[in-house]
Amino acid sequence: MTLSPPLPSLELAALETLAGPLLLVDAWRRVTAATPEAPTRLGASFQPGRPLTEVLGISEGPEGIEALLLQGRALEATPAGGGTGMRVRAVALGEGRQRRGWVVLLGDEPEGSSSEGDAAETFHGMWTREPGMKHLFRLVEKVARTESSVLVRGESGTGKELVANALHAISPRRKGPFRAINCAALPPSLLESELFGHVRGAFTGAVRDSPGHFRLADGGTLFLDEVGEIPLELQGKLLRVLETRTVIPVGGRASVPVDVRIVAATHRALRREVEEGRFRADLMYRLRVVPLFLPSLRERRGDILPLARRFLGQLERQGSRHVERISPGAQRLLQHHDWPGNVRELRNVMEYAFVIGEGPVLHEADLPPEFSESRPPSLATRTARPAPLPVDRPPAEELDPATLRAVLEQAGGNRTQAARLLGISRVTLWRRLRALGDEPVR
Ligand SMILES: Nc1ncnc2c1ncn2[C@@H]1O[C@H](COP(=O)(O)OP(=O)(O)OP(=O)(O)O)[C@@H](O)[C@H]1O
Repeated sequence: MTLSPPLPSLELAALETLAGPLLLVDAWRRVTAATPEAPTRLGASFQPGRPLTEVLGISEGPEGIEALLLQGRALEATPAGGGTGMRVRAVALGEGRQRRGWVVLLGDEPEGSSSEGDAAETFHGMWTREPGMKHLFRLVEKVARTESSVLVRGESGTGKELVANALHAISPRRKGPFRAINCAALPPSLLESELFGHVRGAFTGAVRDSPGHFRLADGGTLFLDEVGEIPLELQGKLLRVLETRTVIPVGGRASVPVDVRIVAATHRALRREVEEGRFRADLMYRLRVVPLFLPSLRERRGDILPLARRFLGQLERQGSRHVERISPGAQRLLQHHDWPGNVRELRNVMEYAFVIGEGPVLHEADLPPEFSESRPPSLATRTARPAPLPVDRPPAEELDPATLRAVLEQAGGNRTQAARLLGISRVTLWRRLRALGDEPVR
């Protein structure tokens, strides 16, 4: 390191103790000094006076250096020196004409990013680094162009509604309405009139005609969330509507034509519901022409910390606090939590920690109480522990063939990836496929 620091090296070292590795940058956006750890983090030493864009490997322009220095946005940098990716943030020294430069803080390496080297992708509000999720995005793009009914399966908070939104937003129907209805949230009688509408006087309180979601979604997309919760008696009516493309409002006689594309979602294995007599097989086939499977957050742990930082970034834009780092202890707790509420739970946890904590570091103690009850497993048990199965997931023998095939298709035929998405071993997947006759016996 051959920088000639404007600050004595003792002071730079003290700064690093307080804030982590950092760079001093002059008003011409050149790096003039660095703390002792910074060159190691950046993967190389460099001469003073190098442009910041070059040292951090960020672009010129509004999404790169201008976002970092002028808008105060945190960025993910991939340093030219070959260091691992890291989050960087800048603090200005002086304002306007008085600007003397910036202090650039080199944040933590987003965990899970360096080993796989996968670039992040944001797709209609969904962020990921995981290949399986990116493959799902490509499927969504393909399917969106068609009229096929799509059934999205995933636990609560995995992004099923975002997928439904994306399917609509990319489709030829995007200029039409998008309506969503949660079929689990309403009692059967109300659900029927919410879906198909009613005529005035159909029941007590029906003081005027109501069109219902099918008609309101005419020309667009109707998202039937938690479709597995529709009671049997209503399932027959829904099937009739899907097949005839007409609705008869409750209390009405005339059928009204509707032009709607259906996207349905469930956290249940519908095939099991069919086997147990709770769901009509004909309706299941009608709804799941294209099944899509959303993995839980614990099945894509590489996304946890980067997503946590993204949520912090969003909170910072609204709030007054700046969080530079998540402490190693808090990172461990986040990384090993089971996340039954998936991405929604992660976002809420980060909001809690952002509000409860103070200062530039997010500590273990800032996390909600349930985190202080859980202990992260030791490294030995952590590596030995299999990923837990989602709560509603059936054992491997019960996974229905269509789900297996859909997940395999989603993983682009990659069995290791498919097994990971299903939370089963590759060998179990292979055995299951062989039992179904999908796998040649070797
Ligand atoms: N990959 C992701 N990146 C960023 N945010 C996400 C991602 N997945 C989900 N979210 C966020 O998590 C929350 C829950 O998403 P969404 O409502 O789509 O989940 P869901 O599976 O439909 O949940 P539920 O079944 O409980 O209705 C939303 O705030 C959404 O923005």
